[in-house]
Amino acid sequence: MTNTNTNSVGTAPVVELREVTKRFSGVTAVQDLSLSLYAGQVHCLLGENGAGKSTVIKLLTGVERPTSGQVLIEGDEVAFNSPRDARDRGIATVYQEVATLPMMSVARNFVLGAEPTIGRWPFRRIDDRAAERAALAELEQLGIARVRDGRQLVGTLSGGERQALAIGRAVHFGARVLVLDEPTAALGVRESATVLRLIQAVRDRGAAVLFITHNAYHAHAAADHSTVLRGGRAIAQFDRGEKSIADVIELMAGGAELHALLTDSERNVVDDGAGTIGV
Ligand SMILES: Nc1ncnc2c1ncn2[C@@H]1O[C@H](COP(=O)(O)OP(=O)(O)OP(=O)(O)O)[C@@H](O)[C@H]1O
Repeated sequence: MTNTNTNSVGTAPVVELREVTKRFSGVTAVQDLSLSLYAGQVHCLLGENGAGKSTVIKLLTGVERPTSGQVLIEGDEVAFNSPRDARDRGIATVYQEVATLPMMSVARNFVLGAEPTIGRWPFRRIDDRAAERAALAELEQLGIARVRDGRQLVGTLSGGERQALAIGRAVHFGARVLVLDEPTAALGVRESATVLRLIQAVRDRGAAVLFITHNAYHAHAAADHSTVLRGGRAIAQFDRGEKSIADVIELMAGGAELHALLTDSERNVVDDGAGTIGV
């Protein structure tokens, strides 16, 4: 297994889980898991349903505390008491069901909870133009050029654009660690490619990204490092290029069965790794 305490250039992780176990009344959801997230890198957490992925998110975001083991931020052990504690330390989570409000504009969604204001009390009001400028600038920087009007309702955006908005908002408000819960799960091929490119753009701006997925193709396209979880344990940890898509499918529970169902030509594509989505 790859050493998780330093990366190839020797920098310390921004966030680290060290031999973490989490039990829920008789069920061990996560066992002896060590995982490190580095600035400017995408760490992909792969696993089938029930592998323990959501529990890892909860441990990193202060929803749950480990039964044993440590959570460290920049080398300091932390004990989050709430998601707010984690957010205050720069850990932001974008959940699969993206937390955007469809009947509200792109700009208002972007600044939700931190609205810029204009004027003095009692005439203070939300500065919609400032919100619009911030939202469009961030989306443009992240390569989402299709959204040009901050007044557009979020309900009219595609799934990928909504993910982009939520990710852009997190980065804009200072997230150093971005936890993305299955951001491509409900998207088609083109939309997934948009989100995968976005993940790389966020990484290139220096964020540490934890990309949770059960899609080996998406992991292959975006990950610098990967951890495969099965039954709450890390059964493999590896760097980009060390494993093929076929290896990863094999590692995940059910992989062998799924592989056996493919036609010969489909299997060849997977085995060659040629099925990667181009990003
Ligand atoms: N609060 C809880 N109480 C009891 N068992 C739990 C609790 N939370 C999770 N578990 C169990 O821990 C295991 C891991 O669950 P977890 O939700 O972390 O998996 P997952 O990889 O996120 O799965 P999915 O992709 O289906 O959401 C499962 O067996 C689950 O039933």
